Amino acid sequence: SFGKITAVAHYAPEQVVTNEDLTKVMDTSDEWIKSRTGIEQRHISSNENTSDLATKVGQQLLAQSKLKPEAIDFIIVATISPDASMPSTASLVQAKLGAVNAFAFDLTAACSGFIYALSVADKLMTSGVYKNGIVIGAEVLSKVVDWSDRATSVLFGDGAGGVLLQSSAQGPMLLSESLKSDGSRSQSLTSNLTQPNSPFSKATQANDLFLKMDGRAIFDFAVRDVPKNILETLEKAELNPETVDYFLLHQANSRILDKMARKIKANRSKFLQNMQEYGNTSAASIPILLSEAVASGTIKLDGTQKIVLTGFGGGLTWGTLVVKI
Ligand SMILES: O=C(O)C1CCN(c2ccc(-c3cc(CO)ccc3Cl)cn2)CC1
Repeated sequence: SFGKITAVAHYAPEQVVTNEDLTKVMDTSDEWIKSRTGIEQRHISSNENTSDLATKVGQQLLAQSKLKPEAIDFIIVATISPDASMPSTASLVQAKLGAVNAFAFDLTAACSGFIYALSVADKLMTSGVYKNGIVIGAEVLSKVVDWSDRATSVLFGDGAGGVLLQSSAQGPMLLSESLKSDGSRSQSLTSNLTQPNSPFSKATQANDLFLKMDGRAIFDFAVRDVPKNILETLEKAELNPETVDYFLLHQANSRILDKMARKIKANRSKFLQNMQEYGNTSAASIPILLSEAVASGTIKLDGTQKIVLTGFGGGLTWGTLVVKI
């Protein structure tokens, strides 16, 4: 049996912060942010934590599928901004949903987190052991952003999106995949750095819980390594950019999408985009984009379309899934 995406959902905190709003708390401008990133606003939590956003997604998935919470076998939450490192955000979601028979765990792969999690979940489903699973990307990045750093704080937002996987005879869902990481360049995007600080350790550096980014390094990595990853994964599925219906890439920067489309010689209109509304929501960006595409009827969940899901970011991590959806 195979895993099939039977429902998608997304949720973002009600509070919207526009570029204009940011100019009131830091030295930036709507023009700079919009021209350099494509971002016009972002959702910022006032009192909801990551597990609250993820739970709202889980509730919608259960309502759409009419599944009882007891029928859920596993919950994976991809996040770099968990409520805590323990308990996992996934286990908090499990409790809030009443999914008493599920096993739950978080997965950390920054902006590729949802891609890695969907690939892992697909293997749990094709094992034949599990019948119903929930995969969510959820972030409250406003907790880890350094709001005194205008270079990074204007880029990120809060939100969650996810999918319900159910076992099905129709399949496979993943026509091909290629997941990558390179820890040797991991220092270009970090957050939540903690160091040995016991009475018996020679404390070298202090903890630094803020998100830190070498924008130039990440931008160059994305433009150089990601198109190659997309093309090699399409090759594995014996597909080419013309036979792909839509490309859903991590929503970090609209100029990156322009460059990607040119590099793989695909029509830019196939590259769905919503960072203007959400900013960069790391692991949540792809599932939010997918959920909005289904809500608008662009993507139909009837098995007739082929889409490419590609994440890239901290870790460094990147990866592509070619999905029959
Ligand atoms: O134009 C400028 O001066 C600046 C140049 C730097 N910029 C960047 C750089 C990197 C990212 C980014 C971040 C992540 C993390 O999720 C993943 C993937 C990417 Cl490509 C986003 N923006 C903003 C505009």
